[in-house]
Amino acid sequence: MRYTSTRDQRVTKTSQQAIKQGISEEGGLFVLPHLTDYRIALQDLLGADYETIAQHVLMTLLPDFNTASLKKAIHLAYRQNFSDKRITPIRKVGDFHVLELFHGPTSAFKDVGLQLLPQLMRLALDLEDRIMILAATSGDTGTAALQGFKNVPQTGITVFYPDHGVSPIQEQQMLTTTGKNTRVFPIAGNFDQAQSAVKALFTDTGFAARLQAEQVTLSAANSINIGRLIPQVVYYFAAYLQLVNSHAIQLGEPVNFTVPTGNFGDVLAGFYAKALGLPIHKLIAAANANREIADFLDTGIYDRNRPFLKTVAPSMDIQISSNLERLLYYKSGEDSAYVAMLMKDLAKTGRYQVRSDVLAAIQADFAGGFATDEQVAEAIAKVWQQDGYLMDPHTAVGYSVMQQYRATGDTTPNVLLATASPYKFPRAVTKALDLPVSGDDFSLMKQLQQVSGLAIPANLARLAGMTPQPKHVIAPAAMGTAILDAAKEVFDDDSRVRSGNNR
Ligand SMILES: N[C@@H](CCOP(=O)(O)O)C(=O)O
Repeated sequence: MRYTSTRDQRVTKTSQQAIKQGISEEGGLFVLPHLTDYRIALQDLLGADYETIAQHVLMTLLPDFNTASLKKAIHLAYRQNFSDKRITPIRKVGDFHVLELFHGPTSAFKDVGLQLLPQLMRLALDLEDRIMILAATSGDTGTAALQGFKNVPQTGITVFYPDHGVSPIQEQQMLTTTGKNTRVFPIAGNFDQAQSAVKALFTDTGFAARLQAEQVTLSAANSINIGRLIPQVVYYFAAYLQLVNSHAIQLGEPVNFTVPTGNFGDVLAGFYAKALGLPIHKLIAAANANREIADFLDTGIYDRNRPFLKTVAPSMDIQISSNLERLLYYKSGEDSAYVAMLMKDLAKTGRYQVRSDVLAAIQADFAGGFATDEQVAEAIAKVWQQDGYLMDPHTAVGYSVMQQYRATGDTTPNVLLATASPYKFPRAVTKALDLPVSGDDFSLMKQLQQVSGLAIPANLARLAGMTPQPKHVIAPAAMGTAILDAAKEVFDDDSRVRSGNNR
């Protein structure tokens, strides 16, 4: 049971090697072939807590990890860093269910993966390893990655985000993260430029040699790293089991999951859950006005030759959805040569079109749609007025698309993934509720609290009094140099990193 690359089936890696390396040598993503050969027995997990469910999923998908070490890693990740003991609680809202993924230390779903990835990374590292973890972020991954990897021995973490492309709260989160091994750079560009530059550096042998001179190698904190993605598979099982345990559904009854989508990682984790036997009828991928994914799911044509739009859901302002590549691998019958050809087309022309059999196989599992900023605002206001539930703009994209999909007549029970706390985007939420929009984001947070009665998460409330580190905006072309400098600084005195105490 070995991982291979989406672009070269000759590649074989253990899951530990795949996690440590982040991305395959030739630029492909690591995938586990024959996914449907592995099954999770749901009836064995009825009444199980989150950590137990996580153990079953991780032991299945990461088989070369020692079972006791995995159990400990899961415990360290989830024992005390989430404000709800269910980690990802499910709530009934109106006639659907919301899976709340924002109870971690940075109030976004990325925490679920990024509290566990550092633990897995530590297990995968050899004593002499020094790893610089890279993250490109449109807001949420960066903060969660900084929080997860700060002061983790043998690692540094460097984050790149689009200047003026994240919410002020997200920026404040990143620029106030402490940790001797953390570095944050705004770039004069968008998320796709940051992610493309990061991916290019992974396959740049000259750059690797320069890092090697510092005895440092690279890995990734984005969902391109399979070790970030697999922890997210767990919450699909946890959600389903909560529904069964509360008698909202019968064991075996199918459900739909609607997932706000940017880099396609979160919804792909749902596909993994389905492959492992979770009764999912449809995965509904919800895009904002950057609707490449929605159009692709409709037509089989992926085309990023269109303007990049800044929306009220900035974490999903993404035109190149990296994890789609993994889906293409599975849905093409694990044809890595075919995937490599499509990715070449994408790099060269910004476009590709899949075969009709591949599109049909994708459409059997996925539906798609998109929501404009106006639809997002309407959704926030409607669900607040109707159901008393306050959604962040990304979750509201999901709600809007879920409703469009339900209008087609599918009556399968629906779970909407709530990806972030509304307090990370107080301005957009305030405007949507038609409340006065004056003052900074922290005063808007307080106003929202007074109106909604919803507690502000402690990690966000305390940001108000914190002084951010100065911003040094760099060009995307300067990212390599920034990483090299960061590696030199972070690892110049190994004792600083090795003696770090993350927990
Ligand atoms: N939406 C992300 C961007 C990257 O996605 P990831 O799941 O691959 O980390 C963000 O908010 O940073």
